[in-house]
Amino acid sequence: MNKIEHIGIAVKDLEAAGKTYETLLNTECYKTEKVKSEGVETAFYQVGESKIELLAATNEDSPIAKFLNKKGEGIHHIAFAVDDIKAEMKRLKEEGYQLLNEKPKKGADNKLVAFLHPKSANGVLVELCQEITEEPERLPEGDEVWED
Ligand SMILES: CC[C@H](C(=O)O)C(=O)SCCNC(=O)CCNC(=O)[C@H](O)C(C)(C)COP(=O)(O)OP(=O)(O)OC[C@H]1O[C@@H](n2cnc3c(N)ncnc32)[C@H](O)[C@@H]1OP(=O)(O)O
Ligand SMILES: [Co+2]
Repeated sequence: MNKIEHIGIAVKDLEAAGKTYETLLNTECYKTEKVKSEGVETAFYQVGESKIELLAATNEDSPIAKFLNKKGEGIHHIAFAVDDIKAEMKRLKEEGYQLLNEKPKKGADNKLVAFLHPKSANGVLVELCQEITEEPERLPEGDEVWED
């Protein structure tokens, strides 16, 4: 794990929360992005080597919608930057951590991502992120999986 890549915060209203965080962090949102497969719209704020990722639900089936209904707004997950997400997934699976997806999937902000169940990390939803560096002919969208 190289660094905390981002902290994900579940919010009801992305625009309103965006104003709160732009003032709080004294920095502008550098990217908003919808991730259809997750039913989320995200807004990113650079804070030193890490980021804040605000997440609003775009449909009722979204994990964010379920989280908001159950727990309200707040910290949703911690994402760690890794060099080789497949190797990390294999290592963690062998160590007994519960992976929520068998293979990496396309996330926001040009990343391949995977998630660990909160039960595997003392109640914290953990996301692994690997920067997508080369542009293959076609990036898998949504639930499609990433094949080397
Ligand atoms: C990928 C785009 C973007 C990016 O950075 O690139 C994102 O980060 S998208 C983020 C949204 N997507 C996800 O969160 C995908 C992974 N999440 C899931 O698969 C589910 O949300 C899951 C499995 C964590 C929970 O879903 P479930 O249907 O099981 O919901 P429950 O409410 O029944 O939860 C079961 C159990 O887990 C606790 N829980 C749920 N969410 C969280 C959380 N974010 N942090 C900590 N704990 C969480 C919940 O309270 C239940 O615990 P219990 O003790 O049984 O009450
Ligand atoms: Co995230």
